[in-house]
Amino acid sequence: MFLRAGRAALSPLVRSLQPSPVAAMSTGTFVVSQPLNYRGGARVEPADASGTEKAFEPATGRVIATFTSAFKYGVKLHGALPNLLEGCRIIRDREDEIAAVECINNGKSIFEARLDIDTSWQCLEYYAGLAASMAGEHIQLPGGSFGYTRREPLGVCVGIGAWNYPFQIASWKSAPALACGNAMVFKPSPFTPVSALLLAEIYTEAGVPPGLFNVVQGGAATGQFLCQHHDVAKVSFTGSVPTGMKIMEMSAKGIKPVTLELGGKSPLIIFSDCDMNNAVKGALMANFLTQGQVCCNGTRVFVQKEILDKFTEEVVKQTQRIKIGDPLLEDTRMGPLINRPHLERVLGFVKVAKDGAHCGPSYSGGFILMFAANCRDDMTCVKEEIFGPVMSILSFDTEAEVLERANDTTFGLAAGVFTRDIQRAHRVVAELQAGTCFINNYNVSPVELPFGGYKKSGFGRENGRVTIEYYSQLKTVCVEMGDVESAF
Ligand SMILES: NC(=O)c1ccc[n+]([C@@H]2O[C@H](COP(=O)([O-])OP(=O)(O)OC[C@H]3O[C@@H](n4cnc5c(N)ncnc54)[C@H](O)[C@@H]3O)[C@@H](O)[C@H]2O)c1
Ligand SMILES: CCCCC=O
Repeated sequence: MFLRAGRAALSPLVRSLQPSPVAAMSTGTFVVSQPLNYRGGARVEPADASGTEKAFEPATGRVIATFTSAFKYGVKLHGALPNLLEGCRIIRDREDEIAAVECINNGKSIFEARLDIDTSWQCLEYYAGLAASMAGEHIQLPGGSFGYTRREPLGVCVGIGAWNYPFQIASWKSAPALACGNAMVFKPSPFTPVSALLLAEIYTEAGVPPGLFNVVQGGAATGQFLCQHHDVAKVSFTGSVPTGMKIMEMSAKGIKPVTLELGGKSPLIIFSDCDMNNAVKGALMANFLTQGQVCCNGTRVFVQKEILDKFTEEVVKQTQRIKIGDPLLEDTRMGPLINRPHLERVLGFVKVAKDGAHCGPSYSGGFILMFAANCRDDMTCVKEEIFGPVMSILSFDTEAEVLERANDTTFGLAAGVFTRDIQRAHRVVAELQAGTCFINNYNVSPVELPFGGYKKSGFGRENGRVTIEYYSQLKTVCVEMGDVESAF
């Protein structure tokens, strides 16, 4: 059912799931002993602590930090715009160190972690540039009167992050928030509490006034507290659809604007006239970054029937070459999933789809798996977000048919198309119900381009010029140059 050609055709992939004999764990010593909450420009052990939690290293299951959940935060609004460019410089200088922390706490390969740190400093650099060009409009009115608009900060913005891109999410939220003159309280996922503290310290070192960027640790209870707090003006959330619904409900009670960056089940459409080599590379990029734990992944890979066998064969071949193992080793390209419960959840999806024969854990107590399949639209693994390295391959005949099937989902985060026919490429993306569409590539994220979802994948955007609108409010000023014409 998963692979049209049957089990035999998958055997190269299955072989790729065996443990690599050269992979040796090199992560046995990293421990964080400093406090993981950050207020007023310093790490603090909060007096309002509600209990302790542990953070783990996914590759070994070792505890790397014990931290306290907190509720209070120490925000100070400040008139001056922070020096994001200096922050950008420090992140670049400390890239290797930050990437190593990200790799150890999240499990993504060191190679990929460095790319995340790049997209993080690029974000600070971009909004540092935009901050100076933020402007309103001048509108001429009859009789010499006029109006103008000003962009003003919202106040205290809360950022709540997921665990798959810990440093990048903290940067993508805080850089535009601070550039617009806001303060931010950031709550990382309790699975990955460590790297946001590095960002906080970097902001302080860069001269960002104490209290402008704070980190509060905790899980759902802390998140709820922040969303409901009367001092909070806006919530920017990255996470799952069910949590996003709760965030929206809580924020609605305080009429607080929200940005929701939620999950997806994105389609990637491969037409028979594609450049096969690029399409296969694109499919791997769309599915296996960060062990497949990526919101915008193109997990429903629709392949036109004429090239289905060739495409599947190539995907299997290239998947087989992916080096899995210790994420700190330079040549590793896939590390462990975030934790065992998540691995079991992912395996559960595979099991429901078939008996699990074509997949399996491969490394360090079973934290890794990969899977390629040929599927049907009605399978659970094709309908629901798995958030793991599971690529579902489906075949199609016509453009109209694939568009209907691609859009037949409540999600709308991303989509992709591979074709050499430029007219078709633009025609297809115009029809795709997704906030971010890729033509002849996948999962590239230049900071200049807005990123965000349609439908249940959320609303609001991160990155790009438009994000300024989500972290500021517009004041209209109406100026009378004549006398008041009273109605009374
Ligand atoms: N669209 C995007 O940009 C994007 C990026 C990364 C991840 N995601 C999505 O995130 C999900 C995986 O991340 P996750 O498992 O951390 O998601 P999650 O929804 O479980 O948790 C996200 C964050 O919300 C907090 N939280 C949980 N319950 C809460 C509540 N009731 N009130 C306030 N905060 C609460 C968590 O502690 C965490 O910090 C996937 O669905 C993925 O697609 C989306
Ligand atoms: C392109 C990076 C977005 C992260 C989603 O999980």
